[in-house]
Amino acid sequence: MSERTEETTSTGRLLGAVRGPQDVKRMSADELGLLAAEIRDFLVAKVSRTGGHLGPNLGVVELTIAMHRVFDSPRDRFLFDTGHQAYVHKMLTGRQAGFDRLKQRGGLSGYPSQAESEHDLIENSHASTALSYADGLAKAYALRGESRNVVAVVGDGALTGGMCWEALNNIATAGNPLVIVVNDNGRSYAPTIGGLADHLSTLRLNPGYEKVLDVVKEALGSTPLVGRPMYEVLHAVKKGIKDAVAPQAMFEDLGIKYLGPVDGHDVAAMESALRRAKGFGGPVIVHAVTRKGLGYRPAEEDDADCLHSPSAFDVETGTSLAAPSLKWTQVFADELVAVADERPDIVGITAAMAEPTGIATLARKYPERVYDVGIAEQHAATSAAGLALGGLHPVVAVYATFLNRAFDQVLLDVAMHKLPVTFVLDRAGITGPDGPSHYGIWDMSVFGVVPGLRIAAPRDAATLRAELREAVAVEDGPTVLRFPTGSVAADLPAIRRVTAAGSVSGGVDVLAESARTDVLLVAVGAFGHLGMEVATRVAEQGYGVTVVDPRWVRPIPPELVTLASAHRLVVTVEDGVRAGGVGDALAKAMRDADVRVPMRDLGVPPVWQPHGTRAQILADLGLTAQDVARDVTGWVSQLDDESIASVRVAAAGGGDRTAKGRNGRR
Ligand SMILES: Cc1ncc(C[n+]2csc(CCOP(=O)(O)OP(=O)(O)O)c2C)c(N)n1
Ligand SMILES: CC(=O)[C@@H](O)[C@H](O)COP(=O)(O)O
Ligand SMILES: [Mg+2]
Repeated sequence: MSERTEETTSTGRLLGAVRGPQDVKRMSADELGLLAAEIRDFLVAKVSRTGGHLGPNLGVVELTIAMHRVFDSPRDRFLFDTGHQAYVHKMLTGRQAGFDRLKQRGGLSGYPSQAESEHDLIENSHASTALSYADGLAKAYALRGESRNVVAVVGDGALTGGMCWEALNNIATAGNPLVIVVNDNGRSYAPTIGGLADHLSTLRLNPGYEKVLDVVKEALGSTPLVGRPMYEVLHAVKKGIKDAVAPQAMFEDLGIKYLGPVDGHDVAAMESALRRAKGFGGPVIVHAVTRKGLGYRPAEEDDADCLHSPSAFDVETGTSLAAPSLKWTQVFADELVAVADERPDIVGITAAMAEPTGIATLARKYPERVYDVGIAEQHAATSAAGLALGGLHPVVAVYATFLNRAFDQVLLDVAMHKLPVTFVLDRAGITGPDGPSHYGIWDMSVFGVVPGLRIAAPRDAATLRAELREAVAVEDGPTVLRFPTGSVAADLPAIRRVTAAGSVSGGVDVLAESARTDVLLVAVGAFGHLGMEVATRVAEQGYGVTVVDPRWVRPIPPELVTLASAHRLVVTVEDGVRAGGVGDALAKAMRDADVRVPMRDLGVPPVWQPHGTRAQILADLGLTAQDVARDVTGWVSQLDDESIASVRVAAAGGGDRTAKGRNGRR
């Protein structure tokens, strides 16, 4: 690739002239090679400033160019699985200017976005969905008699997700025209695991396959067809040889035509394969062999994940420009190893994200006690149940948003069997740049209803360590530990712990209190510091705030209800959806205990939030100390007004009034 200067200040001549796919169709073979180089320069220059999915997109440059030359988007529909590899597609469909604000609020999404372009369809960043979308879309076009091509791009990592195989089973049965481009770079973040990966690598790495195939084709071609039986026998020989040198029978036995392996960086070869697939008249897999990070040496040489999704980095070296800081993830990883040192029954499970979740730290010390199941969170949960039935205590570490798809497994395979499995949910709450399908805001509501399951939300490193140890000590059911993205909050020591007799939650931490007991502020997890600042601001208005951290937030600790009964107003603030969240659950617990204290719950409303920074989105939602303090002051002063009013009404012999007002703010 062209040596890069510190930054590519202007877009290349050919790329700069691309306003849409038509401009790409008109280019000559030589121009296409130059276009690919300009696209790579553009990707490195832009993503080095904003951060983003560099490695995956460097690996699909030629593949995407070929797609836009063979097919006619948006009439033909492109479906990108996970969607993190759609930057080149965006560059060729009129959105180059948006890359200066990639993944920033108001700027280009890091994933396909229907609001951005008619060329985009799937917005969900969760893997292994594209083939199911494709199955449905192809059926719709068939039923409506619409002659439109459906092209799904799915990575080898995404193919380790079970939904892909459910979809392939249906795609084969339906038999509709459908092109599946398997983008096989041999990696998720790390090298892709599993039997499928072995299959694909056999295909990918077997140079003899093509030569042997040519010999067989030659033989078949020169032998006059002597009727169907002979052809079938010869065809079986061809398949047999294929199976011998390249066991791709898996796809064709499913009833899906297989083309490949094709050099995914050879535009002409990809075009040829895509044209054959386009004309096949049924479901076809085009197996493209690519290299993640191709063309940018720091990505090519990054053993960890080929610069899968770096933050802003130095173009010359590829090193991150972010200031080093202690992350929540690292605190978890280090404590997990410490626990594993003491407990030989502790094992770790990752769903193809060992480094991002910290499980890799455990794997480096105890490789035999860590399992990478691929992008298969449902399997992870039930395999963990199996491990627990076998006498172990699995720690399943996933991003909070990705556990959503394993709700049934957690509910019935783990919790109903009362199995000791600990789920550690990183990136819980509002994450930011990856947008709404990455927000880990559902866990406290969704998993909060699971009988016997307990959820902890640590507020800092010390409580993360403590609550992880408490979680793995639970032997009669699943536990969940959830913490946000980014740098861990400064330690926030409790001034005392309130523990009810026989409490299973281990008690509630009081972080601040006052002589006045106007407000009980329940600050969930990492919102502990926000709670402290709110208390200071509200105290300036003359009101006393008791700030507590429940630690274990589901089921609701009974201590919270007792504390509520001693205050004039209860306010909860959580980095999760309000519906069914901690606030909702506490309100219910107070009702059940007949504690009639006015209550307000603050959290994320049932609206799809856009992408942006975590701080920006939280500010948009009014989840800042300033906003919360303003609301709390308003609500508690309203109580003063109402009590004054009720005294006057009583003096005048009138009836009582109920406090109106919003339950929460949005
Ligand atoms: C359900 C789910 N789990 C985990 C992730 C995190 N994730 C994002 S991209 C990725 C790797 C995808 O690998 P592959 O499909 O091969 O695409 P590539 O990055 O290699 O192009 C993972 C695990 C996700 N997006 N969805
Ligand atoms: C697409 C995907 O799911 C991940 O690659 C994600 O973008 C990474 O998020 P973090 O930057 O929080 O690790
Ligand atoms: Mg891959």
